[in-house]
Amino acid sequence: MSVRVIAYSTSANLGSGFDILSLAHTAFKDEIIIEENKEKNKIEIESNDRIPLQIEKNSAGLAAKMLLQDKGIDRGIKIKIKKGIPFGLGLGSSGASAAASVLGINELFDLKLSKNDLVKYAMLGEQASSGSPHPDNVAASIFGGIVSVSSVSPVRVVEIPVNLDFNILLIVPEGQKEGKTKKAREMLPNQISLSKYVNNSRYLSSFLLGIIKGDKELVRMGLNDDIVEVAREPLFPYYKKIKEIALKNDAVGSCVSGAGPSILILYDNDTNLDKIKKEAYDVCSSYDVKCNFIEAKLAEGAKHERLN
Ligand SMILES: Nc1ncnc2c1ncn2[C@@H]1O[C@H](COP(=O)(O)OP(=O)(O)O)[C@@H](O)[C@H]1O
Ligand SMILES: N[C@@H](CCOP(=O)(O)O)C(=O)O
Repeated sequence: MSVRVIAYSTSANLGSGFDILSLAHTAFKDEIIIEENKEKNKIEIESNDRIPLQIEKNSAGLAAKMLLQDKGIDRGIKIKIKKGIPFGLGLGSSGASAAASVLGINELFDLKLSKNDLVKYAMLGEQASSGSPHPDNVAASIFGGIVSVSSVSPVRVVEIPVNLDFNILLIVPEGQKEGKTKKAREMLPNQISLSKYVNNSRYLSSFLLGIIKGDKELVRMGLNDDIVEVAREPLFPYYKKIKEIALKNDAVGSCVSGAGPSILILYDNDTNLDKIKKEAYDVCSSYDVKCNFIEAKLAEGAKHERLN
């Protein structure tokens, strides 16, 4: 018996929604097959890519281990990971694998877990890749669309109703860095001023209200962030210039995708997309960075099928 799961790439944070907001997009996807293993208590991992295959260092493996242990399941499994989401680029690659892993186990052993339960275990898998069990990427991979993680204890993910038409452009630099998100999280300040907190809270509420009310101006303003993106700027020195180019060419808005280095641009029929691509390519080149452009749409949540 085995189960195949497809889980999409994600862009987390969405401006000032650090560890809270995330959206799933059709840019890339991971495919994971979970099959029962004859050997009890054994988790085996196979992959087509150069990700760690040790359980504790693989987001899918660690999430699986935590779920099986918690449910008292001693049956062995094999996790076959066909990576489609390039990792270390701010596209939720580790999160998608963790999400697909727990969904596959849920279906294989008929555990009847809720989507919030799946997020609870998948986020534990993120400890393997970033050192922190952040819930945002896995929440969007599991639920799809745009999500807000309103609570982690217990886990409560809210799907945000989207009443604004937009498409997605991802500017993805070449050159993956091992443990990128872990390093990016270590760059964050331990304390912030009250004024910075208030400003970022204004951005977060503007983004949510803009998406729900279909107000482009609110979304554009809501995709700002004066704390996390600023602290991490050395990881993506080209970002500010590219954001200016996007807004100058009537993009809906732009922000860093997750912990970067990819950049997310939301655009619509008013946007001069070709001009953004050309000028952004030149900016990346001026920083000796080769950038690729991926056009995508909002994606659905992870989907499974029983194979036999
Ligand atoms: N199943 C997995 N898929 C992708 N990366 C993984 C996985 N398991 C562990 N990793 C490790 O996690 C890191 C990538 O995760 P991260 O730094 O969060 O970047 P992103 O999630 O943006 O791809 C890499 O060092 C990679 O080796
Ligand atoms: N909230 C996290 C999101 C990391 O996203 P990734 O796609 O870069 O792994 C963070 O900003 O640390």
